[in-house]
Amino acid sequence: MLSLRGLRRHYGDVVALDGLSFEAQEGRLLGFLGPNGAGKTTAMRSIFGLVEPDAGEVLWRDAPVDASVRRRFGYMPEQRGLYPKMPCAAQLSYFGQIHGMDRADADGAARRWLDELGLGERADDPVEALSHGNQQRVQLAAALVHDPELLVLDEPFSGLDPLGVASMEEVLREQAAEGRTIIFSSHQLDLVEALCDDVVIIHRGRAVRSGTIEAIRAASEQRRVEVTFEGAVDWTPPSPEVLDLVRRNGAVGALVPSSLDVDVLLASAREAGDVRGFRWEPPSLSELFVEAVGGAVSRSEVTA
Ligand SMILES: Nc1ncnc2c1ncn2[C@@H]1O[C@H](COP(=O)(O)OP(=O)(O)OP(=O)(O)O)[C@@H](O)[C@H]1O
Repeated sequence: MLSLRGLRRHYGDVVALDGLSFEAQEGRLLGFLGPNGAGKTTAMRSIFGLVEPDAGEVLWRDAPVDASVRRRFGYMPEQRGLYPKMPCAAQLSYFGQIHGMDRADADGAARRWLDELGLGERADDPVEALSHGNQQRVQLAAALVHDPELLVLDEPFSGLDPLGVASMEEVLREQAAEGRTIIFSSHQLDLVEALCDDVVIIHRGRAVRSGTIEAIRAASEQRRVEVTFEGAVDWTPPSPEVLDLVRRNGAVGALVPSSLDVDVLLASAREAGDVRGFRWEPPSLSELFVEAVGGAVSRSEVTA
């Protein structure tokens, strides 16, 4: 288990981390979410000693993380750190060796990962000759080549085409199934919802939600209600707060407080028209994200 405890870090007047704490478990995929500037990269760099926190600590299996422990970690940074002119295989072997592998093992692992990621034929090409998406695969291989116990990836899906996304998802699932601890940041919330076991949402340098996606959804103070009527009906949920109200083709959807009485809601819809469908469920991860970071959800009606 990786634990971040009370991490603080400022840059001049900017507070990047403001007492950030969370844990990542072995064999599980953790989605690390937050708006731009929330502190995700700063937190990830802290795990690797690339940022020195002002306060707080990072523990791996309950012990402080030092250089020798970090050699068992893999990192895919946001600013991709490959050498453009170096051939892919030689580069991966080099990364393996600086993490303590001997030359033969590192060469073998480099070739294996290139094959695995569909780049076997590009092994001797310089990285700069590859497309953006393929360079990203090499960067992933660089994080994996030494068989790390913990894998931290800063926006690994950004810029990938759908095939690249599928291949990245497959690798991350396999790595988690093999017992590794995986943390990755992303702004693609639907993808995170489909892939991750756990999420942490950070805002202004502190965790504002953390846990399994199901638990965070269930704990939300909002619910999404969707009512389908026979024909268009001018119904609005009877609630002091109605967010994100959308009327489309006889369906009315909105976010309302979780405290609303569902029977009262349904009775109100039945009074308004002929109800053909009724759904009441916790918000999606995207909606939770907006709830958690206090973004502006449209309060206006949209009618189509
Ligand atoms: N080296 C630095 N010097 C000054 N300010 C910095 C530095 N690194 C980060 N910051 C500031 O710290 C805050 C957190 O930045 P960070 O890059 O960690 O956020 P992030 O969540 O990764 O954002 P994004 O989603 O945009 O990548 C921001 O306000 C950023 O401007």
